[in-house]
Amino acid sequence: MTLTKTAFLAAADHTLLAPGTTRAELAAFLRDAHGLGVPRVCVSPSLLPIDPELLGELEVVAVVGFPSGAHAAAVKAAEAARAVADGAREIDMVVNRGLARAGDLAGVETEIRAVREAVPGRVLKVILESAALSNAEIIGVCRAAEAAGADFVKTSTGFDPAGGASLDAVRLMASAVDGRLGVKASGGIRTAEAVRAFAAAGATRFGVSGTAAILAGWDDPAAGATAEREPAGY
Ligand SMILES: O=C[C@H](O)COP(=O)(O)O
Repeated sequence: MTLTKTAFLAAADHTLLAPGTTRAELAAFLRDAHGLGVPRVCVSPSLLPIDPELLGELEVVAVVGFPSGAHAAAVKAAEAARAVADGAREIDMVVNRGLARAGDLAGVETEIRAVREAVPGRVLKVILESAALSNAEIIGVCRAAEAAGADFVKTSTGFDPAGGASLDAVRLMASAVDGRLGVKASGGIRTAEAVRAFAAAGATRFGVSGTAAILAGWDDPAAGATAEREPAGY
């Protein structure tokens, strides 16, 4: 079934994660979010709490261990707990991919569980940075995320030189979790056509900073055409 514009909006995490973001830029981003009609915004935890007047009905997704994922598990857990205390409804944590690459899936599961236990009842997504992992590593992290009680697996931070989301990675992740967890595609998704392709590949949530262009191009591909952007790097 083709994804409708309404279904895309409901599944969109409208994202602002540039490291140098100011509170004034956050306020402008939130005004845009209200205009676009998205239900959620994904931001850095240091920008929380957000003025309720600016936030309105928007729900907050906060990233944790972002973007490298190389933080100690206890630090990620504390960061997640603090973000929730500051108003986050959902947590997108970056997994420690050194553990994944070493084949230490018990270690991966342990760190995800530490964050899971720090934010009971909140939606928890695990960012794999799939472009930097092998297929076997992607499947292993998906299994660890499920065993640790996560709600979603997510492809990418959007800031890694290895690249963002790919259709192959989403297909693999969707197959690994087989509907038991959601799959969030993020990083480099710039057009309505790309969103529809990722949905067909199995994505159930979309992390996008180019939401306005995607919506503009939903019915008119020429209006939403934008230049490809390279990952920002860090
Ligand atoms: O988590 C979401 C990503 O950072 C969004 O990436 P993007 O800016 O390439 O859309």
